[in-house]
Amino acid sequence: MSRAFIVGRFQPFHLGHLEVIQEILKDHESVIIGIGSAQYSHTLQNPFTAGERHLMISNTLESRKIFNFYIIPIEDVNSNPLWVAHVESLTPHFSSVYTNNPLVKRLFYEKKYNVKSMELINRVEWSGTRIRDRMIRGENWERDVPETVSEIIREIDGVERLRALSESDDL
Ligand SMILES: Nc1ncnc2c1ncn2[C@@H]1O[C@H](COP(=O)(O)OP(=O)(O)OP(=O)(O)O)[C@@H](O)[C@H]1O
Ligand SMILES: NC(=O)c1ccc[n+]([C@@H]2O[C@H](COP(=O)(O)O)[C@@H](O)[C@H]2O)c1
Repeated sequence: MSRAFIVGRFQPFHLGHLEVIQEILKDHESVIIGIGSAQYSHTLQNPFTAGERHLMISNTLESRKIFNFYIIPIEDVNSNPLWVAHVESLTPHFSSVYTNNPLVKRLFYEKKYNVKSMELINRVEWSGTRIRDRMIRGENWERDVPETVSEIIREIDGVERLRALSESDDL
């Protein structure tokens, strides 16, 4: 048993992310969840702040009685070869990396990490891009995120934020 690392933007944290984390915890004693692009918020691709995403993940996992996780916000850096060292400087030690992102895979592979891909689950529905689109169009998005996440999005008026952003010319 060991510690695993998963990174994503989690804009928002959805049921696919939750399933993947539950799967990872079958093989590892704990999981480090990196909130990528932590400095971004209030854009169409990254509407939620790192703090809001942190709350979505921690409330959801705790509501499912999962406590063996660490959440670390990770800002982007302007040099890809330096990014893995940047991640390492912020996180506890880990041995396996779970990602489907080709750049993330390559950067960790070159640093000799054990890199694993995740099977995409119900991807037609469980995709951040599609969920954000459905929010903007006024379609049903709540069924694709945990209840704890829809509560937070309602509390922060997240759908209204996205719609307002989608009306701006300069994003
Ligand atoms: N439905 C899913 N099943 C399994 N893994 C998923 C699923 N959705 C996302 N992932 C994986 O979780 C990690 C973090 O994903 P990310 O935060 O980019 O979510 P996303 O749904 O792909 O969002 P976006 O559409 O905004 O890029 C990535 O490696 C991604 O491939
Ligand atoms: N140079 C960098 O800062 C760098 C390199 C690779 C990945 N990342 C980040 O890792 C995250 C990967 O998450 P996704 O799989 O959700 O795209 C993103 O936030 C991305 O910006 C950053």
